[in-house]
This record gives sequence, C-alpha cells and structure tokens, in this order.
Amino acid sequence: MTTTLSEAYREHPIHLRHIIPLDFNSARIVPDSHVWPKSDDFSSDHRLSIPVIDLKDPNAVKLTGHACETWGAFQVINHGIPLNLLEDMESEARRLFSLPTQQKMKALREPASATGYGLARISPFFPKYMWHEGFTIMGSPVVHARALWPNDNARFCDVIERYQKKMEVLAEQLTHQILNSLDISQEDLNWDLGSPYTALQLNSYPSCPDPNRAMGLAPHTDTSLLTILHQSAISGLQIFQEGVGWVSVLPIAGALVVNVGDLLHILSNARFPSVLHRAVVNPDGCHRLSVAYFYGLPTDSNVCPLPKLLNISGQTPRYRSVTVKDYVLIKSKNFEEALSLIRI
Ligand SMILES: C=C1C[C@]23C[C@H]1CC[C@H]2[C@@]12CCC[C@@](C)(C(=O)O1)[C@H]2[C@@H]3C(=O)O
Ligand SMILES: O=C(O)CCC(=O)C(=O)O
Ligand SMILES: [Fe+2]
Repeated sequence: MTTTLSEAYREHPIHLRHIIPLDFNSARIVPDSHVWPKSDDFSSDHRLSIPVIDLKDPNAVKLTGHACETWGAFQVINHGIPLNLLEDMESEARRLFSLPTQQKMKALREPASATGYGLARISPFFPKYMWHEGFTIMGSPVVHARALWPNDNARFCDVIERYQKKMEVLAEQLTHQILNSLDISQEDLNWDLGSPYTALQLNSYPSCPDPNRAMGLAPHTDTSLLTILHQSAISGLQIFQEGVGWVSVLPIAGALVVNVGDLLHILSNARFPSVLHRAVVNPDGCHRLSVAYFYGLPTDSNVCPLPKLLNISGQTPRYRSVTVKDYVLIKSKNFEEALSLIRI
C-alpha cells in the first residue's frame, strides 16, 4: 500500500479559522487580526540577487550546484516550459481568485484535507493572519474545478494538467542536475523518482489597503526536494541570507525561481540549505499571483543524508533517516522545528 501526499497531510487536521480567508474584496482596512508587528520592515537589499542560470549553458551542472550551496535558490531560463503555458497558468489562476467569495468557498479545503481553497497551511503557527489566499492541487484538479465552475471547468483542468506534466519533467531534470553536481548518479539512489510526490499551489496576494502592516506569506522553508515558482511580473518574493538579511527575487519575464526544500537539505547533509523565504504584499496595491510546484521523493521512501556523499566528504550524518510521510507529519505539527527534531 502506498501513501499519497494528501493522505500524509490528513493526519494533522487544521481548524477552520485557519483555513477561511478574509473576504479581501470588501476589506477597506487591514483588520487587527491581520496587522503584523512593525519591527521588521519589508524592504530588502537591492544590490544582491540570486544567480540566473541558463539550463542550456554547458556549465549548468556546476552552476546549479554552486547556487544551491551558496543561496539555496536560483532563477532558470531556457527551462523548456513554453511561455504560453506560463501565461495560461497565470490567467487561470487569476480567473480562479477573481471568482466571488461564495463561489471560491465551494472548493474550501476541509480541515483534514490538503487540497482546495484556503489560507496557507502554516497559518496556525503565527499569531496574525496573512494577506493571502491559496489553492492547493494534488493530482487531478477535476473535483474542485467542478465545484468552482460547474459548466466551464475544462480549460482550467487542461492548463493545470499540462502544467503538472511539464513541471514534473523539469523538476526531475533539475534534481538530477543538482545531484550530479555532488557526483551522485541515479544508480546511487535507492528511491525511484518515477513516482515522486508533487503538489501545485496557486497563491494570491490581493491588493492591500496598508501594505506595510500586512504579510503576504510568512517566512518558511518548503517541504520538498525542490520547488519551482512562477511569479507574475509583480515582485514580492524574498529569501533570507545569513549575515545579509532579506533579499528580493525580482521577476524576470519567462524565468522560473527554483529553491531548495527540506528534503534536499537532509539528503545533502545540509550542504544545500533549505532556504527561508517569504512573500511581502505589493507596496503599490497591485494584486500579485504566484504558482509553486513542489517536487519530492515518493511519500513512502526514506530520506537521509546520501551514503555516497558522506563517503566522499568524510562527514558524519547530521540527520536520522525518516520516511517522507513521517517528515510531513513532523513538519505539520512542529513547523520550523522540524529539521532540528530529526537532527542527530
Ligand atoms: C506539498 C505541500 C507543501 C506545502 C504543504 C503541501 C501543500 C501546500 C504547500 C504550501 C504552499 C504555501 C507555503 C507552505 C509552507 C504552506 O503553508 O502550504 C507550503 C507547504 C510546505 O512546503 O510545507
Ligand atoms: O509567492 C511567492 O513568491 C512565494 C510562494 C511560496 O513560497 C510557496 O508557495 O511556498
Ligand atoms: Fe515557499
């Protein structure tokens, strides 16, 4: 019996008050429940930026390895995802979030479910709510799409399915490329990437009446091997660099952002850091969208620092072995403590 990713998430239900987003369309002020402390301002150092890697560059393997090691994130161009598919995805996401609130509520995520419309899963770990609404898809989008558009869901489903297929190919290519940079080949792995776990998250950061006091998506690391993000032309993503602070990832037309997640952090014995990131709301009141594709190992596989890597580097393992499913549960319950809870 294999466990699906949605089943892995079912074991830790979330209270409805952490699922139902505010009705952003009618919000004229930022209610107290959504006001974040002023201590930290949302500007960032604009002199620094994450590397941009051309996947057709003959040095791409080395460059990706280096980017993962130093930044835990990079942007890719020449990635093979057709530009019109990225545009179609963005316009479908826009169409979804523009639906009236009562329509979106028909696809509301259930407390013990991982998919559908709602706030980010990490909401319960923060004292304030985020200026954000999301839509999570695992596998087929059909059931939720029918609830949203009883007679007109074919276009949405078609775009999602094409996007999932293309992203899976790219994610697999990037994973091999990143592991190759460590001299790890497919034969050195004891898992089968033929059945990875994947999830798609559409994010919406509505226009905000007081952007300096609201938070789009609070700081977090992703529970994935890697995440591929398509952001609209509106900036908002920031990554945290030790000793530097928050660095904005400015949108480049047609480029995709790739970031290291917790699973790659564990496999690489922390050589590739799972990067802390957040999304701020647009200071000019623009509505921002993003689409994140999470790619991970099969849910029942074991994840631990790669033995061959430990041999080559002479390091001792920093993390104990866990199944992906167990790690998902540890993260759902403990959020930012998750990695330290499996540290040796
Ligand atoms: C496969 C995933 C990855 C999830 C959970 C599940 C579906 C939704 C993803 C996100 C998307 C928004 C940020 C995040 C932190 C969240 O709250 O939900 C992500 C989380 C994770 O990376 O842990
Ligand atoms: O919207 C963004 O730029 C970030 C989204 C994100 O971090 C996520 O979905 O995990
Ligand atoms: Fe993220």
